[in-house]
Amino acid sequence: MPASRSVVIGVDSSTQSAKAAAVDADTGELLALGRAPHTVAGSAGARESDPEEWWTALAAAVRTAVREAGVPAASVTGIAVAGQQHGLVALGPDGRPLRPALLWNDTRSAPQAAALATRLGGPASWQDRTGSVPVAAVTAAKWQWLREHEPQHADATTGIRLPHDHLTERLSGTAVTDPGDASGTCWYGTATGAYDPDVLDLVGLDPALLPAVAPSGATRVGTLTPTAAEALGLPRTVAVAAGTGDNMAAAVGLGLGGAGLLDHPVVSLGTSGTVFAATRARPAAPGLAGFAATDGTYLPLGCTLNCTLAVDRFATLLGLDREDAAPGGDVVVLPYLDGERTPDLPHAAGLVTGLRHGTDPRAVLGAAYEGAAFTMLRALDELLAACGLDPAAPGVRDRPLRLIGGGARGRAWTETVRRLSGRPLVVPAADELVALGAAALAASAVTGSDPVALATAWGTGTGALLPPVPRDEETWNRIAAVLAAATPTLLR
Ligand SMILES: Nc1ncnc2c1ncn2[C@@H]1O[C@H](COP(=O)(O)OP(=O)(O)O)[C@@H](O)[C@H]1O
Ligand SMILES: O=C(CO)[C@@H](O)[C@H](O)COP(=O)(O)O
Repeated sequence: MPASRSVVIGVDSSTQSAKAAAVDADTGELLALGRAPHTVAGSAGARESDPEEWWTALAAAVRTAVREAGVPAASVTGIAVAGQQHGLVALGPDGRPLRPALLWNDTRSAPQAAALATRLGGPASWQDRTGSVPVAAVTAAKWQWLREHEPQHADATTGIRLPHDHLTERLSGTAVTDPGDASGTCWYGTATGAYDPDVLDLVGLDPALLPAVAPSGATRVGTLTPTAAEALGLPRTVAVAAGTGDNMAAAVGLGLGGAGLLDHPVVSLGTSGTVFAATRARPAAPGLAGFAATDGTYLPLGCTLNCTLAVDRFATLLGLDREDAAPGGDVVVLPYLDGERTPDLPHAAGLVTGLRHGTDPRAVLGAAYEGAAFTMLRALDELLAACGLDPAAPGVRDRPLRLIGGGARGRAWTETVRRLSGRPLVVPAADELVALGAAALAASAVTGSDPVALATAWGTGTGALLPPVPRDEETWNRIAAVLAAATPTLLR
């Protein structure tokens, strides 16, 4: 190995774990991946994590990646964190979290979101200001929940961070966020590129509690603090980038945005199911999030609460392996075990219909995949329409759907998405697009080059093309009918 090799670390601190990719900054070669889990606690809509566990997992994952890459620590030049979006980290006067973080999938903040959405001129005005109408996921709703339910913590709060901001601050000592992750708060204006003073006023938030918003693009915010350098086993000279939200980083890893692949759809199958595309225009898409991307383009996104974990839960309940699925046939499953965000049904529970004595359990599992995939793909059609694209037009329908996230490794997931979308699929050969996108942000912070161009040159988003199969209209229509019938009574 050349002595001058420059290695960058991209961290994906997502809902269930931290993953750290050690990447050759020149070639994009993935040298090693470290992983360490952290826990999520809560029931009945509550979802919380201790940020200290995120930090411990991050440090363990980075140490593993560097060790397994077999490179000297001195060859590491940069690091960036991409984090699960929206979570509220409330800091006290000592700079430490006052309580566990309220996570994106904590639905207790649904009433606060609904109340916020009626203020400041209503949903259309929110969309115009922030890109999104408040739902339980957004940070503003979580802050309102804290103010109402734990005023002692809200009153004692001296700083508010998103998960990736918190970790970036622990690495560099700098309180900073980026436009992409900030756009998930609902107190950041995606059109103005600044915090919205009217929203901050509405939620009683002093802007001094918030981190500075770094400019779009890969920004170097500093170098590792002595404490962070020791925890990670890296030199203090390592550049720390501003980082971003996990979905924005995945877009970078796929080479979306800027000059590359605009309006190309992505489906991510992880703890959350997300659908998104990098777009040049700022689309108005009711029911979807109008996020900013890392580079000045936009990242409209639909997010479901029930994806891989919900389907895996059905497999466990049925005593099956996750790959033992058969087409659902007459069985329809709406797998809304955690409530649902898209559509906005935070109090929903799971629903199974069409059972007979002779129903094959594998069909019930297959129907769970179908229900989860339908929910995402319907959001994708809405998203494309909001971008002025007809989802069924040949030029749009033929654009390959990029399938990423842990579920993309599973055949049952791949085949279900293929059958219900009728689209060609690209499943990138690389597994960890979020960590790889973060690595591109880290490399850019070191060299000043454009991260999307860098990831494109690295080829991290490339993979085999699976040709389309005819769309399964019958299953699609059956699920749509059950969802429409159940929504007014069973799911609200
Ligand atoms: N081979 C596989 N086939 C299908 N699903 C898988 C496979 N490997 C992992 N998964 C699913 O992927 C999920 C993790 O995906 P990931 O994108 O890493 O999630 P997150 O980033 O939200 O933590 C797990 O919950 C698991 O259900
Ligand atoms: O809330 C959203 C997007 O708006 C989620 O996508 C979170 O960002 C969590 O991501 P994963 O842990 O599923 O990767």
